Amino acid sequence: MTGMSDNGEETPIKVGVLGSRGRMGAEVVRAVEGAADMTLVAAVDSGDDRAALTSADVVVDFTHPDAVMDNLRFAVESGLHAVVGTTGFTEERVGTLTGWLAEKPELGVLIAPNFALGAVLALRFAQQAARFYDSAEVVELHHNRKADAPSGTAEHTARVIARARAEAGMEPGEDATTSERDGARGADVAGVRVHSVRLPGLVAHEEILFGGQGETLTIRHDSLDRTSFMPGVLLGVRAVLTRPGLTFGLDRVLDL
Ligand SMILES: NC(=O)c1ccc[n+]([C@@H]2O[C@H](COP(=O)([O-])OP(=O)(O)OC[C@H]3O[C@@H](n4cnc5c(N)ncnc54)[C@H](O)[C@@H]3O)[C@@H](O)[C@H]2O)c1
Ligand SMILES: O=C(O)C1=N[C@H](C(=O)O)CCC1
Repeated sequence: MTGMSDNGEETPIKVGVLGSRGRMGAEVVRAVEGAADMTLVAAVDSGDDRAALTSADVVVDFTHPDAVMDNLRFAVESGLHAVVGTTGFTEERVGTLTGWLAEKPELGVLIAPNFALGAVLALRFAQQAARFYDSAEVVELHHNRKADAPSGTAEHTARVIARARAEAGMEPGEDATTSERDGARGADVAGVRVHSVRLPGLVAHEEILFGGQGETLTIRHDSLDRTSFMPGVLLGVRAVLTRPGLTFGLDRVLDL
């Protein structure tokens, strides 16, 4: 863990990266190597030995929804803090992780569906807007190599909107559609329709659309480059050291 060395200098945070040869993992490796207060101690991808990570203070996971829980169990059992960008976190998974962390109360895990500042702000603005509009829908647009749909960000956004509406005593918005082709109205996430677009050329984009009497409001965020996620990831690495337990969402770290 970061602290003072014998000569009074700050020691860097030792970081290990899981998924290091992937699109995000490779970017995280570059970002950690460029951070003055961090040192990269391990870069691990499929088929590599995870034991290399045990010298780290913090592991960063950008792998696959099918791999992340096993990686997290390894991190917790090894006494490593974790910052997780991988998607696929159901309530059940969060419950399982919370159980593991109860055995290691000194450890921190930060899971963030989206590490881009603008995406976190868009989520907060959507949360604020939700109770003022009858209806809301989410459109997420991503590169065509993405494994999951809808995106973790869109799923989280829909749930946050649904919760804000429920707290305001509102029902899910209605429409008159009674006949539709399968999928034409998107996925129903907690009563909010979520639509997924996959195209080469895209990175990560989200539109949150609200409709009310005689008006609409559109909140849009665009990640044009994966470097957009890096300030949030580095912030998460620093923050997780002093945040024991599970933190869900970068908004908690930014104290929005
Ligand atoms: N939270 C965010 O801000 C954010 C941003 C971008 C992507 N993501 C998410 O991050 C994840 C990865 O995205 P990507 O575009 O980098 O995918 P990718 O396919 O380019 O990279 C994933 C890498 O993980 C490796 N991997 C798979 N299983 C592994 C295991 N068990 N151990 C070690 N490495 C393993 C793969 O070999 C691959 O190199 C996805 O879930 C994606 O949705 C989140
Ligand atoms: O490129 C991806 O894959 C992304 N995944 C996250 C999600 O599913 O929300 C964040 C944005 C990029």
